[in-house]
Amino acid sequence: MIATESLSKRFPRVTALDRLSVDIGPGVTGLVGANGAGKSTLIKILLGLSPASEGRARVLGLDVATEGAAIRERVGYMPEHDCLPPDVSATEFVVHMARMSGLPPTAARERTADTLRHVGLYEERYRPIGGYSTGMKQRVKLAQALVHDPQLVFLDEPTNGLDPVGRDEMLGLIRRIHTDFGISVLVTSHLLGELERTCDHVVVVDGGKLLRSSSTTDFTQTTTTLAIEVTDSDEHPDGTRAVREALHARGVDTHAEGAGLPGAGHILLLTAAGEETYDLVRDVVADLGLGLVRMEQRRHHISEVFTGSDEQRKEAVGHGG
Ligand SMILES: Nc1ncnc2c1ncn2[C@@H]1O[C@H](COP(=O)(O)OP(=O)(O)OP(=O)(O)O)[C@@H](O)[C@H]1O
Repeated sequence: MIATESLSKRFPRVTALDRLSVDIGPGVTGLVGANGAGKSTLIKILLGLSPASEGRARVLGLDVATEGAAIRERVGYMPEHDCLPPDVSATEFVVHMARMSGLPPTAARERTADTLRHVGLYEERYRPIGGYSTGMKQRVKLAQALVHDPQLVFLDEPTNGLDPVGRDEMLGLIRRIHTDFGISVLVTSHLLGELERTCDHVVVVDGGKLLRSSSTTDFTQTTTTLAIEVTDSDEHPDGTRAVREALHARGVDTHAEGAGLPGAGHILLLTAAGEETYDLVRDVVADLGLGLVRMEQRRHHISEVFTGSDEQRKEAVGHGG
């Protein structure tokens, strides 16, 4: 769907994209990074709206440097900032956008009605946009990106300014754009957690550079943290504590955060150095005469890429590519 090769964009004072090479396939892809990471800049280059300083990019096989108009016919775009005229209704605006992308009048009206219904705007679609809530405006922006039935849409921070309920509804809509219509999606966010449920694939950028590109499952499962739960016994009424002390005696520290997990103090978390850690835990538990209820790798959340400790961050981000 999208392929960039050593793509750079330099402004006089800042390098917004720095030799970014990434391949993005069909489905729902999250483009995540802190504010200023280069997400909007990348989208504008991919739409052929802004030239790259260096490197190349193709969207749906088309060259962004020379085939921008053809790309924009096939790709929908929901910009980050408010760009809606306050005095016209959602219907008038979306019909206008449909006509601009070449649909005849009747088709434009029909597609507008269908698309506004799909994004959840009903009677209010006849009222001027100026009186809409942020959530309704985001829906109009989404509708105008979809009205010409594109193969791919770029959604720039679609959940910006929404409350948690509005955000969940928007994320549900985004998922359905792909499942109901087969349209692929590239969606940006600075909130990593919200992309976990929505995206098949996640691309992380930081300072214009690619940090990582991988499937969401790889992202959330890359971990070396083990969660362990054991039984108690007459000899060791607090089995968890006995295992913790035995592991400490052998130089293996458990993480304090285990105490806060569901299971109230019965779960030990530790960093696995490799196969030998599994063997050590099994032996320690057996030596104490306790039962091992579970020993499993703990899932990582994408948000740990940015909010975790340096160690977690290295572990979750891996080595890029
Ligand atoms: N037209 C421009 N002129 C100069 N600098 C720019 C221009 N557009 C973007 N930048 C700079 O390039 C960097 C990347 O900006 P960009 O808007 O792509 O980031 P972003 O990841 O989309 O963040 P945000 O979500 O805050 O928009 C920022 O440092 C920004 O200030």
